[in-house]
Amino acid sequence: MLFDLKGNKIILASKSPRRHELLKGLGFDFEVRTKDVDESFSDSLKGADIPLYLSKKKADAFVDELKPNEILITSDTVVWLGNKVFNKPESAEEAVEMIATLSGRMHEVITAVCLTSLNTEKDGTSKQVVFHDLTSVHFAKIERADIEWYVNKYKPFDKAGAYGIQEWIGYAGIDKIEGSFYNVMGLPTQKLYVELKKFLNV
Ligand SMILES: Cc1cn([C@H]2C[C@H](O)[C@@H](COP(=O)(O)OP(=O)(O)OP(=O)(O)O)O2)c(=O)[nH]c1=O
Repeated sequence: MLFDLKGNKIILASKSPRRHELLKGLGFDFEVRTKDVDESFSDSLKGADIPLYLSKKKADAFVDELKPNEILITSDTVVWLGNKVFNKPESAEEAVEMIATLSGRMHEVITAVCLTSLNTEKDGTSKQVVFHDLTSVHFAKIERADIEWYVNKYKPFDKAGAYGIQEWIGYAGIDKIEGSFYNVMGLPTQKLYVELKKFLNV
């Protein structure tokens, strides 16, 4: 049963249509806020520390406009393989190369979520929780012609690792996953449900 938000309002600060869809799927009403946030990070960050850092950085960009009783959700997804992060590709060539590298291998998809609200008792401070979820994704060997066809048709330039598990490549090229499917798409919905409940103390 969907729990009561106790008069709080959820603000999803995300431009990602997948995140909008996933939070809708979880059953909550929410408002979307967007702005461009610099997504750069230090080379010294590895694995989960990257999306954890970036989800907080995204929260920092919105916290000044947050009102009491609003819960801000920000999130970041990275693809992690062999001690290397795969960001969004900048060209079709880069997208093809990324998928070719993922082909026939297992990689990890890590999504971090940051929940922020204003602390009503202590002025000027905010309450914040960050958590992450990790899914192992096993790609089958995918033929180059198939990769090129996918990139050309789906233009996955807005997706970490140059692919969408929810698109053709996920249907045809993913052998198995360990962990949450929705986490790969952009939000660890089950963990988010539990963390939101804890955050609101309900
Ligand atoms: C791996 C993978 C990623 N993605 C998407 C989820 C994210 O939208 C995107 C990773 O980029 P992010 O920087 O996490 O998010 P974003 O820039 O799209 O949105 P925001 O405004 O919240 O910062 O890749 C899929 O849709 N399917 C997948 O299988």
